[in-house]
Amino acid sequence: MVSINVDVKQKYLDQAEMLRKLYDSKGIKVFELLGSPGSGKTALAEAVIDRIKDKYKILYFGGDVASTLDAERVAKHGIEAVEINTGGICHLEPSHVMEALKNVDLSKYDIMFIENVGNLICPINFPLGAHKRILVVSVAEGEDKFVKHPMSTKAADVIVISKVDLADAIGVDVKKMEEDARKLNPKAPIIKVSVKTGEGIDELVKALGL
Ligand SMILES: Nc1nc2c(ncn2[C@@H]2O[C@H](COP(=O)(O)OP(=O)(O)OP(=O)(O)O)[C@@H](O)[C@H]2O)c(=O)[nH]1
Repeated sequence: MVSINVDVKQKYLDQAEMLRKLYDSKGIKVFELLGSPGSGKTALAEAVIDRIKDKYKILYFGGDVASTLDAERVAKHGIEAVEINTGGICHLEPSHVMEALKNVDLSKYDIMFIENVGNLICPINFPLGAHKRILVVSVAEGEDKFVKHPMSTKAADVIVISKVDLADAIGVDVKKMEEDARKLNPKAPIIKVSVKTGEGIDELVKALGL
């Protein structure tokens, strides 16, 4: 009898650690954005980039199943943007980022945003070595989202409740969302944001240490 034990999870953790070492050796700070499809990840990246692009050299990696639309949107803000198409996989893996980095001189940049594929579940188990993981949950997804997704809520370093300008129209109690998130993750800053009104963007920039 032969038994082969392949610890796949450890492989991904090792790769994430390799990525972190690479980022640190190049002096770049990396922020990963994750959340459901349409939660407002790209809009948030665009708003933050606009606030800080005069101060930092920024690189954006967007993970998407098929299109290059997010990178096209971000590139319009005058920064370098790369789309990584996963061809159907519901998350970025460290190897995707490593592959994309083959064409990039990281030492040219101060900051990188990696927007994961829109998905609240899969990306959690595939860390990409980022210094901070930003979880984006919009009010439009419903009041109970944090409770339904405790794993992603706990894994976040910063939690954004997005699209708060729509809360009344949707009938969502943002305070309740905030309390739920706080119970699951007492340490992460929780920031209420609207890219339409600009609410919370400065606070988020500060929470990211930028
Ligand atoms: N009212 C309102 N709409 C927003 C806000 N943020 C994003 N949106 C809108 O929500 C939609 C989705 O936003 P995106 O930034 O594309 O969301 P995403 O999470 O990047 O989407 P995927 O990349 O497809 O997963 C767009 O039509 C945005 O204009 C917000 O703060 N308020």
